[in-house]
Amino acid sequence: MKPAADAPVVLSTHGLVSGYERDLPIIRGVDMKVTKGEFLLLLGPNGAGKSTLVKTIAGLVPVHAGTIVQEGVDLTSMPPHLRVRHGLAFVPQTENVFTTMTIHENLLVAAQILPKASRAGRIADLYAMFPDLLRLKTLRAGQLSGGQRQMLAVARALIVEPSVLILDEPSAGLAPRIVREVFDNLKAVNATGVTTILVEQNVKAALAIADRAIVLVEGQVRLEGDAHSLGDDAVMAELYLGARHPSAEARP
Ligand SMILES: Nc1ncnc2c1ncn2[C@@H]1O[C@H](COP(=O)(O)OP(=O)(O)OP(=O)(O)O)[C@@H](O)[C@H]1O
Repeated sequence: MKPAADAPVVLSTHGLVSGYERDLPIIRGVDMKVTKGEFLLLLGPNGAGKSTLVKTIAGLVPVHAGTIVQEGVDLTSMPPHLRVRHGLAFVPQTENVFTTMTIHENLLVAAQILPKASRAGRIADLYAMFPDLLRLKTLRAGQLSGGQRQMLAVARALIVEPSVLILDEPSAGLAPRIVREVFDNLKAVNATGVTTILVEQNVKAALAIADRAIVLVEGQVRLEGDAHSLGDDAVMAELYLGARHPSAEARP
């Protein structure tokens, strides 16, 4: 959903410094703002700190300095499960579903965070949004294809009706056709008004569905701009040349 020019900021970081060890910051002073309904892409070379940044926002990596604010509430020292209740959903890159449980059981477990009376209704809403999950509801998650498994991970994250959905490379290891399916699903979720932050390596395909992109290099914002014009930027060419730069992907 392309946000209006005057859309309010829903999530922001201010001078964010974070890392796994106190004397080794990985994220080194990141200021970012995401507006309501926006589809923001987080790009950057391997090891730039994309996963660390989103894990920090989700509360999974210690903050050394700076703040994280969502809709006027300071999340910086809030435990991860309270961030989820506040409306911040995070889909990690791996271990995002219970493989030995069925689709339905996975959704039931995720729904435990809701009041008992609203669980069945919310799961029904999600089945309406993802009819394939309803069709396959008795299959174990470990039996699903990569794309179906990502769909389940997204559905689990959506159980709390988050205002912000963050995904760490949901396309990892998927064939291009399946990546398009996953991206179509994410675009549809974003179209319902869920602000979306996507970490991606599939630069060209991801720029096509996003509103704006931030390029992270060595834990700092190197570049940001409109997703549709960023693909032509010289810095992008320098960062991705010969690897996954959009123009390189387009070559036969
Ligand atoms: N659990 C961890 N403990 C210590 N250091 C880590 C941990 N996870 C990542 N790092 C380090 O943090 C830095 C940034 O890694 P991160 O995974 O955030 O980058 P990325 O941009 O997501 O990379 P990629 O695109 O390759 O997934 C790297 O130097 C990495 O070695």
